[in-house]
Amino acid sequence: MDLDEFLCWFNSTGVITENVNVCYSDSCGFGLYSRRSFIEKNSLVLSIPENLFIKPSFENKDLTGFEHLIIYLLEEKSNPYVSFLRSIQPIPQWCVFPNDKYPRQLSDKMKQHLNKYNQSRIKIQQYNDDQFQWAYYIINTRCVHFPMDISSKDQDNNLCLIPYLDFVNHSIEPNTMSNFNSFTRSYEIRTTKPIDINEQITFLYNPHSNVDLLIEYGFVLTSNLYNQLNIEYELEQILSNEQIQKIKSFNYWNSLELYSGDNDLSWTVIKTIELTFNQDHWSPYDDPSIEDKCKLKEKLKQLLTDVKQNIEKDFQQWITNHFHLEKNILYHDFLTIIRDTSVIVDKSFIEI
Ligand SMILES: C[S@@+](CC[C@H](N)C(=O)[O-])C[C@H]1O[C@@H](n2cnc3c(N)ncnc32)[C@H](O)[C@@H]1O
Repeated sequence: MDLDEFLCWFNSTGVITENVNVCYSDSCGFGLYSRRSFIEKNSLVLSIPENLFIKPSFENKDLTGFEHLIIYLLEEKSNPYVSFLRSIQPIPQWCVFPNDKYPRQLSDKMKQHLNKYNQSRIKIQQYNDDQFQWAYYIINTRCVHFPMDISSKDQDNNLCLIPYLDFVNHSIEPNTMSNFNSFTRSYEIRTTKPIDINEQITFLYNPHSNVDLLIEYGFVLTSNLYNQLNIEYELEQILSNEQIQKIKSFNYWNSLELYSGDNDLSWTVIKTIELTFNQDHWSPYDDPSIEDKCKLKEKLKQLLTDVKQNIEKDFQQWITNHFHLEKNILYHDFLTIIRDTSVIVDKSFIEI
């Protein structure tokens, strides 16, 4: 089924789509674009009623909602939306080239992502690899968070597919927001700024970094304020196992990232580095002493040098025929974070 047939069916459902057009671009695939000469801020652009949502059935207690949706997509033969989705190729390119020598900043997260993928694959074996992969990524790239009427709070159980709403592309400077309206029982898109004719309608999927966007959706943004640089590996090199356990016991280990922009260093990073030289008087909550701040500054500078060297090495080793643009953007992202953090480190602990 092609786009026109899908739109013909969708328009027959009674949903008002007169504010928008579906158009295709090479950079983003399909997307929604304004059809009105001017749409004011706070206007309702689109409203999709709950009866059109595709929700997990939860028939099989061993499967998550996400996995129920995989099976639904592969079994459903008559739904026009599913027929249209069959024409979409949702698989992020990196899955097609698993042997590329990805830098650690990517490969660690790719492994986590693939672990989750494989957990579902093991549970759903009645389809071939291509079928499963297609359905998995249709859901991964198009589902919407939606609280289901069940006790589980797990994200994978609280989601659904919403036809047509899933044409909206991601932006970190979006012009709309989407929400479920519990009075009208529909998912609504409302403008957060005025929109001109032919302007693309976008919303923020989540505050994803470029690494996450590449892994989950297969694209990166040229500028992304949500970028992060994980420094777990470099910290592992300067901490003993015992110290790592200590940091983990305070739940600090999972938030060891640097960010770009004029942010302060995160407390978890400061405290983790402090532990490398201050084992006797270290406490998770107290400010380091003046003397320790001095050491901290030196340690941070050394850490940044190590992180930079590792990034440079990893990116040199990433010989790829397929991701030149992504490689350049990600490399630039990481160097920007290191440079911004260096400025912060220089400015920090100014009283020293
Ligand atoms: C929910 S769908 C949006 C509709 C989709 N573009 C389509 O062709 O049907 C999400 C997918 O759109 C693409 N996408 C979304 N935002 C994008 C962006 N800002 N730049 C490039 N691709 C984007 C990615 O392929 C992503 O996996």
